Parts: sequence; structure tokens; C-alpha cells
Amino acid sequence: MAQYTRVSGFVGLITLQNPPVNALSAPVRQGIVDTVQRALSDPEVKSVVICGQNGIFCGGADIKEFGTDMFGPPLIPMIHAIEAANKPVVAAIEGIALGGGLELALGCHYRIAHSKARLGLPEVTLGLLPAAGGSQRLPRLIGVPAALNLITTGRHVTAAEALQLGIVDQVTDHNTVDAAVKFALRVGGQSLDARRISTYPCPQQPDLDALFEDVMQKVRQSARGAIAPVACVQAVRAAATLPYTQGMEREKELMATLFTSGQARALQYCFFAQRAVGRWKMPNGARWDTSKPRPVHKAAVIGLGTMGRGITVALAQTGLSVIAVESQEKQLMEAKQAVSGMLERGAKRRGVAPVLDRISYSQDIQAVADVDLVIEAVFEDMALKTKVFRQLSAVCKPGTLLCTNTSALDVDQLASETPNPELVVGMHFFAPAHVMKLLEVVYGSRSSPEAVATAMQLGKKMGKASVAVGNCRGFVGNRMLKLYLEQASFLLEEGATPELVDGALEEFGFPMGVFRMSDLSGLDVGWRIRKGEGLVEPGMASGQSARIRQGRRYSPLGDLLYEQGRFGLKTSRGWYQYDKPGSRVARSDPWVHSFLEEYRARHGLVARNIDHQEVLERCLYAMINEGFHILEDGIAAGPEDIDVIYVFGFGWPRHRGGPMFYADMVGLAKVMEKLEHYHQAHPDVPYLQPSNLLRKLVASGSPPIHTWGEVIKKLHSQL
Ligand SMILES: CC/C=C\C/C=C/C(=O)SCCNC(=O)CCNC(=O)[C@H](O)C(C)(C)COP(=O)(O)OP(=O)(O)OC[C@H]1O[C@@H](n2cnc3c(N)ncnc32)[C@H](O)[C@@H]1OP(=O)(O)O
Repeated sequence: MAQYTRVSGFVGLITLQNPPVNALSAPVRQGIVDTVQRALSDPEVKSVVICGQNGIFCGGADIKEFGTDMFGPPLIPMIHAIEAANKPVVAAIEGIALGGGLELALGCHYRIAHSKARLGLPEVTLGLLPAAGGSQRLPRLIGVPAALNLITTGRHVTAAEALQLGIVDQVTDHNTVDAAVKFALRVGGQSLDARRISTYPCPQQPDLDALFEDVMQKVRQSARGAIAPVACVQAVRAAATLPYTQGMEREKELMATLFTSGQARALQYCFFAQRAVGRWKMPNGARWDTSKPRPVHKAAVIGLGTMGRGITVALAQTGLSVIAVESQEKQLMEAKQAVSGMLERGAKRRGVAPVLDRISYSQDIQAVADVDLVIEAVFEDMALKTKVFRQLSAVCKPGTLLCTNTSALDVDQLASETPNPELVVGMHFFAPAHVMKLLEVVYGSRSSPEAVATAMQLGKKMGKASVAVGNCRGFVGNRMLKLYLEQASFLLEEGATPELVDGALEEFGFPMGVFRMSDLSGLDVGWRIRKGEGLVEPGMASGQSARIRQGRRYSPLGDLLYEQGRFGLKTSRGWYQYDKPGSRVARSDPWVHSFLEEYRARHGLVARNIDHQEVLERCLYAMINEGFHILEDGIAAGPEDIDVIYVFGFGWPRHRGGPMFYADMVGLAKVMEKLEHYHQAHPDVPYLQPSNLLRKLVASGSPPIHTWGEVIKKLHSQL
């Protein structure tokens, strides 16, 4: 809807009304068309102001309408009518002007923004381009390089930057609508010839071809297979080289391809999934809207290794007072220096002062006596964590939340070491903890809804996509990852190389293949995890029974590399070789190839040709199948939770929506059939057998992903 009033005698004020973000739904578009017409036909009205209710201009097209039969007036003619008006139209931008919202503002003759407003064309993040004239007007207004930057990244700019770029004409700290009305009164009756952006020539740019070639190359590289950023460059190129009308034709043509693409569906699914995970629920019925978080003002971090340092930074940057505890003096000093460095660099990037004084350091666990929440981040060892939890229970004031950053260990076991197990939850951060956007909040069987709500709220404050998950080995992310890693190793045994496997996964869109990722995180880390699981048996790695552990197929390849001192990047040798320790440029290592050949010969394995398709199916479908087990077990509340975890924590390409969405896109029947095929070929890998839930979904006609919950519910009620 749009409300119309006449203010100050001569100004028609149009207010967009569609909470929460005044998205341009069909009724809003109809409202704009009607009210603009009314203002233009009223002889008393000399100028028009468009604003949004509740301090928000407009969040863009209504994303919920995409993929439905769209009705109501289309955006392009609506914006053209505003631009063509013979009375000045001023956009009063408060809060946000995003996507179609900014395109609407670009159709106005003037734009006035509040100093706290943010503007942008984020369509690319939804697999689209600014196709209501934005790709043609913005370059004409601010020049090609700046428009390319905004449109291909989708980044939001502040009002100050928008003013500097020339997107807005004025910025105010006061009431924006009042300022816009005053402005509108002043410009009423003035010529609008120079105010219609579509009539502007695109600012001249030396060597346009070279500029577009360079940008296209960079965009293709960073897009990792996403098509929208490439289409955005093509659309801006049309603005720079074609008259406006032809540019609009090109914009429409490019949008037509994007609009119905699987990538747009995937990206829009991710948008809503990211928001849906905030509405968490636990199997016992506890949920986000009935559970009250506790206030957290002061927090503590125990253990200042890599994870503890990152968590300390993340907490301090959120505005909390933090006590950072490390029992070893040397470690404490090193950590203090490292944390200060991270805070200073972060502050410099954001143009703010570093918050060093929010952190105090101590070697003594007694220092945490009065904190509201503790995050334990000591070494991944149950005995050590148990000891810390016992100490914390004795030291902390009653009601302190005790959180563990374990990546796989049993949260219930840790909770049982404390007199108040309801106050224990997992807060599983991902390295580097102050950068990575994912947080798994792990509830144990006795965690209180209040404890979960507090951890979820803290995660949100830290800017993390926080997902509540149940307690099992590896929770969601690492439980699925284990099978992905295992399949990759099996493929090496069967004839693949690290380069082939990584090539297939990177072509799929992962920023890094599995072996490059292992080198980065350290082969010693994986070895220690397997040792903790009782899988590493000294002296067994090269023996006859080396390829069977705990009754199942096992690949000791990673253990053998570890035994050679090849820990990855840190030793400049791993699955690849590196010029020097820490260098990130992975080069093929002939040693690894001969090692694999000798290994196969020793174990009587005959190398066969393996193609990219098989790599993807084996690695991804094994992981997806585990995802179905996780849903069946109630560890994740829905497929969105798994997908958000993979997109935000594991580099799953967002334009492919996450593993469960991908399974839906591929077709559940096909995924099941392939799993059956691989299980038949590898009967010693039980997890290749399709899960019960996958079978049930296929038997129910492969319903769309948003309805899987019903099948899961039915499955649970049968148990
Ligand atoms: C035919 C097309 C032709 C022309 C091209 C035009 C295309 C477009 O305009 S595409 C849309 C471009 N706009 C965006 O991408 C903005 C998306 N929204 C956001 O980035 C954020 O929501 C926000 C910055 C606007 C607000 O953030 P925040 O305050 O953190 O709130 P939430 O993100 O939780 O959002 C609240 C609530 O609003 C829903 N929502 C937000 N934007 C839209 C939208 N454009 N359409 C429909 N719904 C929107 C969001 O989903 C939340 O609701 P739920 O929790 O129920 O999911």
C-alpha cells in the first residue's frame, strides 16, 4: 500500500506502507502508481515526496513474490512514469534504499538521505541484476567503475559514501521527510530537463574495452561459477555502450535468463534460510519465541590458542567485557599480543578505535568468578575439558552459563560434570572465530531453553549465522564433513590424485578443494581427531589390515603423510608442496604421486580412471546422505539449518544453496539411485546406503524441500 497526503500546501507526500521493510509488493506498486497519478493531476500540488513508513524507505522488490505468478503493475513503467513527471519528485531515504527501492529513488529527480541510511543494489546476492533500470541509470549517474563495483558486489554504502559518489543530493541528520518536503517546495516549478538520469550520457571512460575485460576476468574468478555477477557486468557494459532504450532491452534480456535460473532459486532460498534458522526449536518443544535470553555483559574465554583468541576478539568487538584466561604465562603473553594485533587491524579496517581495554588477561581461573558466560576453548581433549568444567563450576557465580567450543565432543558428558547441566551448551565457532560467520549452538539433553536462547542471541550480536543443533559426534558440520573427507581419500586409493579431486570440487564452486583445505587446516589436526576416535593405530598404517578399522573401510593415507612429518602449509609439505612454510600457493608434488602409486601397489589396488562426476557424486552425496540421517535423528530441525551451516562454515557455494537444497535440485531419486550404485560397488562403506528418510522422501514422490518437515514428522511419529 501507499498512503497519500498533501503537506505544506503544495507537496504531495507518498508513504510506502508494507512492514517490515516496505518491499515493493503488488499492492505497494499499485499504491505508488495511483498516488503518483493523483499528485500529478492535482493542480495545487507543485512537487512530490516519496518516503517509507517507520523510518525505512524501501527494501526492494518483494522477494517472496519471485517464483509466483506476479501480478500488479510492473516496476519499470512505474519508475519511468515518475521520471517523466512534470513536477519534481524527491525521494526521502531513511533506513534503507535497496534493490528496487534504490531503483525507485533513481527514477526520482532528487534524493535526500538520512545520515544513518544505507543504499545499495544487492540483487546480485539473490542471483539477479538491478533490472528496474538500475543497471542503466546508476552508471549514468556515478560512472562505470563505481557502478560496476556496487552492482557486481551488491554492497551497501553509507549515506556519506552515497553523497560522495553522487547517488544522493543531500544528507541530513534531522527529520528526512521534513528536509525533503522543504527541498521539494524550493525546487517546485524548476526545470527537470537535467534531472532525468535516463537522459544522461554515460560518463566517458578511457579504454572501456580494457576496463570491462579486466573487471570481467576478476568477476569470473571470484564468482566461482555464479552467473549473476557476470550478467551484471554485461548489463553495465550495455549502459556504457548503448543508448538508454537499447540498454534497457539488454537489461531485460539478461534478467530473463537469471530470473528463472536454479542459481537465483538457490540464492533466494539461502536468504530466507539464513533468517529461518533464527526461529530455532528443540525436539522437547522449546523454541525461540517462548525462550527468554539472559543478559550477558561480561564473558570469559578459557584457553587462548587459535580459537580462544578469535573468540576473545569476537566478544570484545560485540561490546562485552572479556576476561581471557590462559594458564601458561608464555602462551598468555603471546595471546595478548596476537589479540591486540587482531583488534587493531579490525578497527583500522572499520575506521573505528580498537577496543583493547575491554579485555583483561589472567593466568588464574578464579578471575572469572563474576562473569555471566564462559566459553571454554582449551585443547580438544575430554579429560582436560572435564577438569576445566569442574573448576568453572566451583568458581563461577550461580547462574553463569558454561559453554564449550568443542568441535565434536559430547556436550552431555561435560554437562554431567557440573551441578547445573541446564546451564551448559556448546558454542562451536569456526576458525578464525572472529571472521567466520558460522556458530553452531549445541544443546545437550539437559540444556535449558534459556541457555540456548542466550547463546543464540550472543551469536547474533556477534554477527554470526547461528544455528541451534543437537548433540552428537561432530554435531552437524563436522559429522557430515568426516564422510566427505573419507570419500576423497578413498578416491585417491582408487586412482585419483589430489589435483583431480580438488579440481572437481573447485569447479563445483568450493573456494578450496578438500586436500588444499586439509593442508591449510593442518594434517596433524585431522590425525589428532582420528586418534581421539581410536582410528589411528601406531604401526598399523602400513600393515595388511591398515585399510579396515572398526569393521569398516578406512584409508590411512592421511596418517601416513602425517608420519612423514607432512602437516600441510605449516611444514610446506602435505598433499601438495609449498615454497615456504605458510605460503598458500599449492604446487603438485611428484613425491605424493609416487607415494600414492607405491601405496596402491602395496595394497594390490589397481588405479582406474575417475572423472569429475564421480568425485562430486561420491564426496557430496555421501555428505548429503548423512544430512538426511541428521534430520532423521532430529539433530538439525530442518534442511535449512544444514544448508546454512554448510554455506557459512564450509565454503559450500551459496549459488548452489547448500547440500540439502542441492539434493532437491538434482532430484532425490537420482541421489538415492547413485548412492545405491556406489554402495553396491563399495559394500564396506555402510554410509553409502541411502538413509531411511531419503528413501521415504523418494517414496512420497520427492516433495519439495520446504515440505520435508511433514515427512520427517511422520517418520518420527512412527518411531
Ligand atoms: C522483478 C524484479 C525487477 C527488478 C529488480 C529488483 C529486484 C530487487 O529489488 S530484489 C530485492 C533487493 N533487496 C534486497 O536484497 C534486500 C533484502 N533484505 C535485506 O537485506 C534485509 O532484510 C534488510 C537489510 C532489508 C533488513 O535487515 P534486518 O533488519 O536484519 O531484518 P531481516 O533481514 O531479518 O528482515 C526482516 C524481515 O523482512 C523480510 N524481508 C527483507 N527484505 C525483503 C524483501 N525485499 N522482500 C521480502 N521480504 C523481505 C525478511 O525475510 C524478514 O522476514 P522473515 O524473518 O519472515 O524472513
